[in-house]
Amino acid sequence: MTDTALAATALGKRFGRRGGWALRDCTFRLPAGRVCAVVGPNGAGKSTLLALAAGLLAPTEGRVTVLGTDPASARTRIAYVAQDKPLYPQLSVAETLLVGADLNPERWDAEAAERIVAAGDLDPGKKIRSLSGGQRTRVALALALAKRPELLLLDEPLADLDPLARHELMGTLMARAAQYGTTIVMSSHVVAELEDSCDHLLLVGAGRVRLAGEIDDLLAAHTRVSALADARTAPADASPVSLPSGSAPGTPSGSPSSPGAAPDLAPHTVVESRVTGRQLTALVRPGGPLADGWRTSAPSLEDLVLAYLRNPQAAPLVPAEAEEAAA
Ligand SMILES: Nc1ncnc2c1ncn2[C@@H]1O[C@H](COP(=O)(O)OP(=O)(O)OP(=O)(O)O)[C@@H](O)[C@H]1O
Repeated sequence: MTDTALAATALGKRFGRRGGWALRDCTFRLPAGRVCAVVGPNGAGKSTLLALAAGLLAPTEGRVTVLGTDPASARTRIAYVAQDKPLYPQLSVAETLLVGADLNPERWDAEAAERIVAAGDLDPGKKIRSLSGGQRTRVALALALAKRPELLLLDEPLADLDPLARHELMGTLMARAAQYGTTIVMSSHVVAELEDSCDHLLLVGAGRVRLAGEIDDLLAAHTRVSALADARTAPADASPVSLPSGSAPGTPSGSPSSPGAAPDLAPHTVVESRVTGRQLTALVRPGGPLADGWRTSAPSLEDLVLAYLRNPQAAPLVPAEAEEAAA
């Protein structure tokens, strides 16, 4: 038993010798028993990362280990639900579950599989090819959960489910994770839904890990600040601006503030800043006490993720740094 469910060291994947890097220089560690959200824009490398962890792709460089070993050796202990939910179209729902039971004789939880399928009112005799996208997702999740995996890798598992099914299946996932100590790694674009269910975050952008760590630590490492902007910094419309110190987002701010200007943000790291009317707001990683004059508030997970997505040049915050910054 290892306390690390998934670890990557300088992990990189390039498709074809002349292709670009889908993932590059990714180093992070995910403790066992956590529910981890993988977020990032389209094409960021999320599916590639999950497929590498599932052992369906081989790294071009670096290393990925799951449950203390290489992905191929851990295959029976992992379940992976790919974005396109590959199932045999000619089989019925019931036959699909029987195949799952045959392939996983030691661990199969038939009762759980049947319960998940029944909760969607699926006719067990219906062929997979005649199911809707959301119904297929339900069958794929039933197969994955009934395998009682130690690590569950889910690539946008909830994307095609209706709101009630999303809620119900997310509840089932969380209940199983709590009951069996399952580690879940789940990519999603619906950040608001992750706040209550996930405790760890990996934000990937352009093939690199930009944020990694416990969500509480990452939130604690950031602060929203606001103050009245002076005329020098306040354009008429709401738009991203340079801060009073003139720092670029993602870099520690530098020059001193002028008399009457909003307080200086040096030496903090500015992730994003905006001026709306005369109000200047920013999301920063404080590098020490904030000057008097800033009103501060805690960001939500959605605030944090959106700020990094809007500012691809913002400085990354990765494992060791995340813990230090929150201390
Ligand atoms: N089989 C492949 N062959 C060539 N390039 C690929 C292949 N799979 C992915 N890529 C490229 O790798 C990059 C990362 O793709 P990936 O599917 O991992 O992104 P993603 O973050 O999952 O995106 P999305 O949110 O759209 O699902 C993209 O530039 C994509 O074009």
